[in-house]
Amino acid sequence: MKKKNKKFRYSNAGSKKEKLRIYKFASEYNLPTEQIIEFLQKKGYEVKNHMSILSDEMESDVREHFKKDIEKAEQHYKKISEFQKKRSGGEEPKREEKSEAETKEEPRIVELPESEEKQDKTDTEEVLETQTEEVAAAEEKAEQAETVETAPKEEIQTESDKFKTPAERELENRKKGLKIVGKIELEKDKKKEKEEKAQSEKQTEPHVVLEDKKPKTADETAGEPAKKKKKKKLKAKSKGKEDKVEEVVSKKKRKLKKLQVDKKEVEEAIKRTMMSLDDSSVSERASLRKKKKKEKQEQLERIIEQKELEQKKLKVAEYIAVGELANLMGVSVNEVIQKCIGLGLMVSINQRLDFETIELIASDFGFEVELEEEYLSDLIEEEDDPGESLKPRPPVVTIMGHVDHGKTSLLDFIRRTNVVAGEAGGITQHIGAYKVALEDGKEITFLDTPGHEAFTAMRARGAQITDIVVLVVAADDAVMPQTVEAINHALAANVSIIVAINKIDKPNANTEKIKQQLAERNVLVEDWGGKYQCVELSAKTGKNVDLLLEKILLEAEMLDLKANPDRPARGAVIESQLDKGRGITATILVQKGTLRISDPFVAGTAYGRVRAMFDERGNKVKEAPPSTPVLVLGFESTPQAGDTFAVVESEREAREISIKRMQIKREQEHRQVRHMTLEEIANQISSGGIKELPIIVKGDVDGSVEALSDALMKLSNDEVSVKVIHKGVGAISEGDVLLAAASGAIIIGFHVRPNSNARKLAETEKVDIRLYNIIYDAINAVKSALEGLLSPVVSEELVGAAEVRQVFKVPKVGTVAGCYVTDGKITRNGKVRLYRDGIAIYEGQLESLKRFKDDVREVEKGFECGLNIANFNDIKVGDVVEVYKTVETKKTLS
Ligand SMILES: Nc1nc2c(ncn2[C@@H]2O[C@H](COP(=O)(O)OP(=O)(O)OP(=O)(O)O)[C@@H](O)[C@H]2O)c(=O)[nH]1
Repeated sequence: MKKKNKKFRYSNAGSKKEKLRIYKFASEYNLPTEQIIEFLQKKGYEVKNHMSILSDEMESDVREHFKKDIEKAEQHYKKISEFQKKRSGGEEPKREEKSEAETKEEPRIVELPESEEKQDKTDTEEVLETQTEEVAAAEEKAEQAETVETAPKEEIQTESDKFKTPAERELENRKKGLKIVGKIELEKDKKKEKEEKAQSEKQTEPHVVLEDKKPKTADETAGEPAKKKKKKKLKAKSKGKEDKVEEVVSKKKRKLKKLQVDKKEVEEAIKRTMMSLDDSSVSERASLRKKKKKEKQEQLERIIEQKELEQKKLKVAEYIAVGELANLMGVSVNEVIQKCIGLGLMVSINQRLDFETIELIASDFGFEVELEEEYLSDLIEEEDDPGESLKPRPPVVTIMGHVDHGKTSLLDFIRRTNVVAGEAGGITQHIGAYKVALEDGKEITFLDTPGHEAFTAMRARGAQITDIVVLVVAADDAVMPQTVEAINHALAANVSIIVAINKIDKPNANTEKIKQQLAERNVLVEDWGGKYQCVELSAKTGKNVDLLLEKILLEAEMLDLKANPDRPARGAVIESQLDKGRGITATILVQKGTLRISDPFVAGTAYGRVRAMFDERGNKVKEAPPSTPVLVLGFESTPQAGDTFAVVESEREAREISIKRMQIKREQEHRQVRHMTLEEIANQISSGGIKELPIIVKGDVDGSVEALSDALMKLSNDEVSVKVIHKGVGAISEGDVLLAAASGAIIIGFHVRPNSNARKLAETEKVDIRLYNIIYDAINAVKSALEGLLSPVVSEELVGAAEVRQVFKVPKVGTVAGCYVTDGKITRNGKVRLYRDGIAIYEGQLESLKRFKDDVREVEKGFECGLNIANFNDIKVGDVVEVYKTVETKKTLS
């Protein structure tokens, strides 16, 4: 019951004064209860303790006695409520204050520019009105009209003595500046102070200026001695909006214009016209300035337009990757991928797109695409070989298919079983392509492109140099995503497809199911009445592998594959690597002509002279005719997989072409970097968008660079995305460092190191270069870097709490609270939050923490302490002080 009563009393404490208790009143105004009790007792009131009820009479006495303290407390309350407003309402209260301030100062600050604008308008209106009226009324010549035209302005000024008001003067002040207002004053003073006027302008001017400054505020104009009733009325209006003032002004003008007809007025008008010459020159200058401004603006607009146009034009190389395209357009990769899906293309970020697709997607984003023939035809002229020079060449075959469907097994089997006797010299080396010779002397070249997703880019390029794709599908499995991808690539590249249904030796093999699934993908095999040859084989047992080879040859015959072997060689880079002993080497598939020792060549941006050539078994080769893959030595720099390879006249020419191509490439890279600036990243982070970790990957072998890049990009999650902005084979160069510096990227070197210049540059540019010998380490390092980028989870941890039992006011220190630690411990350096009735009213730091009279670092639960909060004195008995700390926990990716 007692509890209930208490509740009742508390809840009504605010509304019923007779229920007000001393302690409540004391705490409200931060007054010591003892003093109140003492005072009341002295006054003769019957007061027992702090729980005693404070009657109205008592309250007024107390209020009277503690008047000063109460005022202080009230001021405190004000401050607190302001503070709370700020905290709860964010910036709003500030804005309100500002806007209040603005409205207060409106006439002075805000309306000035507006009035200037309006002045322009009124000026033109005036001119128009006066022109028409002048013509109608006086039928004077144009010149005369002009003179009178300007007269009204002056009219307003002169007549403002009689009719016009401080409001108008105010308007005029704003219109014409001090001088002109001065003229008004002169006119005004004419009647009263003719002598003064006659004396000198010098004397009047200061006077004018002084008066002139005053009328700027409406309040002050109001404070001027009252003149006529009209003026008063207008004064009142002047306090209102300027529009109203202008209305009045224009009405007045009309009246005035009628008065102009008077001859006397005309004379005056002439005078005024003379006086206003200044004014007109001012307006001339103003109009000149306006013109210039306009011109400048127009120029700017033109430049912006041009830039926009330029920006809307994309120069791309064919087979630009999805990520690169998104980069160039400055849109998110997801958007591009979505567009691709819309076109029926399932693509990954790394996947290269053909030009048609690029064009389609870019146009969707409003970009025009120009094919920048990747350092090509303009540099090396492509000759059409005459028909009679063409001779049959072996087909180039790529085996594609889903992971584990048996690509490697099939290739291995073919290689093992089709080695022409005598040729089996050295150990088979991986050079990314090899040629097999069949018993009847016919040859087939196989591209050994890895089937993993990471090598999609290579595969897309591979399809370019491939004549036939052997699509491997495991009979015990099904048509899988990579099978579909392979089909799409082959179809897009217009390459023949031969289906190899593998693993038929397996008991659960179901070739019919595979055929049906292929048919669903528009690959209808021969048995099903389609055009695609199909072989059911086993790479394990070798069953029907020979049949596959036969079908490949048959397909090749149908394709009538021919090339001219008697011309300078052209081909493609299949793979490139940095060999410790031999330097830079690359596997080249010769497509036309014959490649010979000491041929000077260009491959992408790289160039060189053929020093030596080897086949896949490490045998030295002197000549490489069409469709032959060879390992070439003699590169000056590393080419990239997929680069075109061409023999040129001389090494000098090769070098020149290479330099030109490098320039183009640099430009391309520069364009790539455009959207990768640190600001861009910072913006994205601040806008809560995706955080990006741009990375440059350099490695010793093309394959590992691709694999590492892919693995790194896979680390991307919703919050952070890894973007491989550049990757390549070879040492980390200055160019790489510059690119990294420009894009805020880190460089990951796999089995490679930066050259000394790059190292120095990295130091000055503060570029992070990380070198690894194990892919796993590199991935782990990036993973942890990502975790660093992940915004940490900030949480609060309660350190302790204390109850305020007593409050002391200490001069120079402020309010010191005598507390009892109820929970944990109160620490001197912790952050503090003050709760009143469970509501946090202040957050800050402790200024001091004492046990008795000693400063202490912490006070444990169950002990008393004295504390005061920095910059906060409104502590009251019953408040709870909580000490807390913020804990940042790193987010991990998984
Ligand atoms: N029974 C049976 N197993 C096979 C056959 N062909 C391949 N395999 C097995 O299937 C597994 C995968 O074969 P791989 O040749 O490595 O497949 P892949 O497509 O090259 O795989 P990735 O290189 O990972 O893309 C291996 O264990 C092979 O032994 C086959 O014809 N019959």
